[in-house]
Amino acid sequence: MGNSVNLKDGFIRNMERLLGDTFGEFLASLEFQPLRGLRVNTLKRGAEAMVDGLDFGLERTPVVEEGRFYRPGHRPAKHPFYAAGLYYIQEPSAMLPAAMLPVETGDLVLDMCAAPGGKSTQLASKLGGTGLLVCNDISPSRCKALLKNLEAAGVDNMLVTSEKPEKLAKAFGPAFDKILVDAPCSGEGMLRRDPEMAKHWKEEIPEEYHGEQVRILRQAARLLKPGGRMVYSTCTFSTRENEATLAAFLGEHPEFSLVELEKREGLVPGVTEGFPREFQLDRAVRAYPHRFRGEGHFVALLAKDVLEALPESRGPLKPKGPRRVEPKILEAYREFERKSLGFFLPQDRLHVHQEKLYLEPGKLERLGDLKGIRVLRAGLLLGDVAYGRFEPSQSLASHLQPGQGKRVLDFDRGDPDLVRYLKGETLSREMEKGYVLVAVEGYPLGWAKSDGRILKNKYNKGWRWQ
Ligand SMILES: C[S@@+](CC[C@H](N)C(=O)[O-])C[C@H]1O[C@@H](n2cnc3c(N)ncnc32)[C@H](O)[C@@H]1O
Repeated sequence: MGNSVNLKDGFIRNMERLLGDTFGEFLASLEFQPLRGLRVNTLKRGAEAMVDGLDFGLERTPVVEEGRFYRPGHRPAKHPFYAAGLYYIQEPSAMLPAAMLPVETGDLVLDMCAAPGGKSTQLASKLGGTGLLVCNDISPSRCKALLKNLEAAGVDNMLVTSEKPEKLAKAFGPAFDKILVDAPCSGEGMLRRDPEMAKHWKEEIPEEYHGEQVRILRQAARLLKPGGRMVYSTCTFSTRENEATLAAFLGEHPEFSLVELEKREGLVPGVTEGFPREFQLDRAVRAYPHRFRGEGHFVALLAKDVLEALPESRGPLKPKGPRRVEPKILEAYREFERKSLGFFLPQDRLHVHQEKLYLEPGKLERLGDLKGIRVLRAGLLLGDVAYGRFEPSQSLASHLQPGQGKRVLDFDRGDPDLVRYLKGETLSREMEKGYVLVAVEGYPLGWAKSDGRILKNKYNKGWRWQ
């Protein structure tokens, strides 16, 4: 189906220079519909089989194991499995950066420009509940969507911040094993998804982003451990925002070098012409819509030498002792655990902040002092604890695996009452009094509160279906 995009002359000239003989194929590819994708959330036990059973015309994506194409005409965001966090909707080339960062179990990982969280949720899947994932974005408003997506995916080992990279570097020092810098960019790779973009394209925009990208990378370099790995990615084609940004960074940081990325499934090497050969920019990959089955991305993997000058000192890390939770609050929470959950959380990781009870993520102490950092979430929000009562949170429900709730109202995907629940309506059911976990085919969605006959809807107001 046609998808006409009116391109500006400057953009056409740049792309002709970049693509040479294949420019015609690139132009022709813009006439096709954008490719649609979703990524299975492997944090949810058994999600892959559930998702593969859906009738969205699913097909595996190249490079990323848990990625799937879905056919046009389907609306995966309107399926209850999406509400249960079984998958995230993500265009296939956007799955490349996190897939190419070699995250290992137990790593401390920073996603520097994280909102709205597509790549953060993918990194969380790779960590599988181990280590610590710090998700940062400079924009507090975009962080709302980031937090929602992390919560819906059931992530617990996270710290969500909204800070300038300089501040993170000053506070944390070289603490991270892996960093993703999915930089702000001119977004030329999103032309098919957002043809309006073509209208707003301007020659000078890549130059503005270039400066910001180099500034972000400089701070990311200070945050990476010697021997660590960092991905730099954009969703744009401009060499100014990709290879030139890396060249400027590498010129200032001899302790960094590019790691070869496999040119699979139509990915092509980064551009070397016009840049110093020793930077080996062809080790990076470019995804073009006429070569790779996705929209457009650039990805480079950087390694930081082990033998670099001593990192700047920020004093010894002080181990934090367990923080005491008031006995009344702890008792209210333990009572809830006994009645509604099938497990108990360790007391030394529970803490209260502003009348909310949290499960603190492991390894948080490795970051040192969070004073002065704008923290939006540290760990898993378990619930509200005002007036000595405990009221479970949406994020706790989303974090639970099938079988972890004690009092469960489990719907089949086609049950009309399931849609009523997701719309926030009250349901009639004779059930034991107290909190009930509402689920779809075993996968938790949210809470309801039973008075014996009526279930008051506790599904997050901001997540309800219209
Ligand atoms: C390409 S988007 C990130 C998309 C995200 N990684 C994902 O996969 O959903 C770039 C993000 O960078 C953020 N940003 C811009 N300048 C920044 C800076 N100096 N430090 C941190 N984040 C920044 C923007 O608010 C924006 O959300």
